[in-house]
Amino acid sequence: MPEIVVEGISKTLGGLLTLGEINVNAADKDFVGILGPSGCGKSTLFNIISGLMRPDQGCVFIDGHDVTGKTGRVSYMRQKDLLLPSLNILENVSIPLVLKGLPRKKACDQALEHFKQFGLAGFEKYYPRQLSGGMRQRAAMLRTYLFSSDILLLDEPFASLDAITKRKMQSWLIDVFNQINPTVMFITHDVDEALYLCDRIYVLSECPTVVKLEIKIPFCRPSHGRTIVDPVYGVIRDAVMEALAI
Ligand SMILES: Nc1ncnc2c1ncn2[C@@H]1O[C@H](COP(=O)(O)OP(=O)(O)OP(=O)(O)O)[C@@H](O)[C@H]1O
Repeated sequence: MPEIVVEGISKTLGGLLTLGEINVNAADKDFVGILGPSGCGKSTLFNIISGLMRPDQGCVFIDGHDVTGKTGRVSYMRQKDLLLPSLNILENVSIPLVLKGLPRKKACDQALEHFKQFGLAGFEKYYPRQLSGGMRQRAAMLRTYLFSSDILLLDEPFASLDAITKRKMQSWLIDVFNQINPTVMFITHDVDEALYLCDRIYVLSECPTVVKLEIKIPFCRPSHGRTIVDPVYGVIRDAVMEALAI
């Protein structure tokens, strides 16, 4: 059974049927991309999977347990990094561990163990405003990882970055995730980003939203060999673009 199963989810928001009937899943250590037009309900879907919002119909199962409307099982990184400006980076990323009940010193010590892996070594005492966009995203990613390390929902984590930083971050993400092996669901508007990072992609329709296309990416991670000159890449890219009606 897949680790995350989203079964028959529907949701009406502001009187509009936003999510029609959504069925998606992710296997253990899967990296699943979610693409869809703006406003189709991608963030709403993540709010439901994370338990922050209840669906009108349908269920969310994780490891076979019904977790519909229950928070705490998965980590969720929203579009903005949401780092607290008055705390330094070490204090910021330690927050999930403090919330889990660890004494502050122990939480910081535990968080520190991951600073090198997340490219933050030496920046422990910096405040968010003193970091580049890429570093802030890495800090936000580490904080997400420390909340729950095995299932991560990432909502457009690189959307605000310039093209060069974004490419570096994608490459970094592949390297780190090949070490920590989480199950990931990843929202993006960037077709090439999805093809570069993901094992499988769902393309969602306009509202009322359903899954329009599910496509398996036939390249193995690490995917440094996936290039736009690969003919298979081109075929898949065209299919995704067509489903998005771009
Ligand atoms: N709490 C709410 N009450 C009413 N309408 C809402 C609420 N939250 C979201 N919406 C609406 O529901 C729709 C889906 O929003 P959502 O943010 O999930 O879409 P999205 O696909 O993530 O969009 P984007 O790609 O632009 O980030 C939008 O039309 C939005 O305005």
